[in-house]
Amino acid sequence: MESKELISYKDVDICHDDVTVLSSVDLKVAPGDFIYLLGKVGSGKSSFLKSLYAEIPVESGEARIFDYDLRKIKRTQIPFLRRKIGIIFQDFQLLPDRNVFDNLSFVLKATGWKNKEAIENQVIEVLEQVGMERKAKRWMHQLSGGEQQRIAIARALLNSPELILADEPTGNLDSENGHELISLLYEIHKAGTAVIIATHNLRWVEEFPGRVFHCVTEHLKEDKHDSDEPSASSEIEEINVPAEELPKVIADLNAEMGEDAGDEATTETPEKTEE
Ligand SMILES: Nc1ncnc2c1ncn2[C@@H]1O[C@H](COP(=O)(O)OP(=O)(O)OP(=O)(O)O)[C@@H](O)[C@H]1O
Repeated sequence: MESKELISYKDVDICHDDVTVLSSVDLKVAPGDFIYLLGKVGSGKSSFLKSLYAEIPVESGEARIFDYDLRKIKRTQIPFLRRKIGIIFQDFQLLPDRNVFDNLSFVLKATGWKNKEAIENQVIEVLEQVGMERKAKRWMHQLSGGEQQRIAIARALLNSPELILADEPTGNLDSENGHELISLLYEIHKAGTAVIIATHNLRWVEEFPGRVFHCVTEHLKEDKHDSDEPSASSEIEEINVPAEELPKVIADLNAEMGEDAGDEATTETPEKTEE
């Protein structure tokens, strides 16, 4: 790829058969980016992620990921593309008839690893990365939801991907485990791997800041707020005021803003002018 971007989409339509889910998608993702992909149920988050790993064909615009042109990619190239991407699903998708170690070694063997010692070392390394090295012999049903999701992250890390796609990864977790999971993904991003998280909410964006995209009305729009600042939309998502209390809340907010403005003003307010 000529540019430094991992992903470059220009004017891409994402469709299921004849139905357009997202239109005119423009986006560039750089190495190590940390991205939230927000949107309501059915707004196209999963479809966008699927287009990235060639589960959904791209038939318009320009769509590149790594060295691949998604409009021209051949079926035989798709497994090689997917090896460069770690994918994490909401429902973990671990194999229940194998223990943790075998779940991971199975993936390595399926992606061309042959040396037994190298496989063992790689499995241990990714388990250490997610703090699960002591659970290698456990079966899936002996792990909590949070632990299973950590194994799913370990699995995503096996082939040292440059990009991790996490589709609603906290959907089956309680708040504490969800927080730990986002924290882990944030650490992975800080170590240089780009991470895209599709989710319904922005609960973690203040603590783990990143670029924010919204899937709305068939478009993917970036929130242009400084990623280090909490965005207006994050505040909106967290405010949950019953309709009947809205007038009072708005009046209180106006009063607060009036006070702030008064603090900063010099001669604007009547009181100050009178002084
Ligand atoms: N295989 C498919 N064939 C046809 N339409 C599909 C298919 N998969 C999804 N869709 C439709 O595409 C639209 C976007 O779905 P998508 O799963 O991408 O949304 P989402 O934002 O990920 O939703 P959720 O938050 O529920 O996962 C929906 O209207 C959905 O019904």
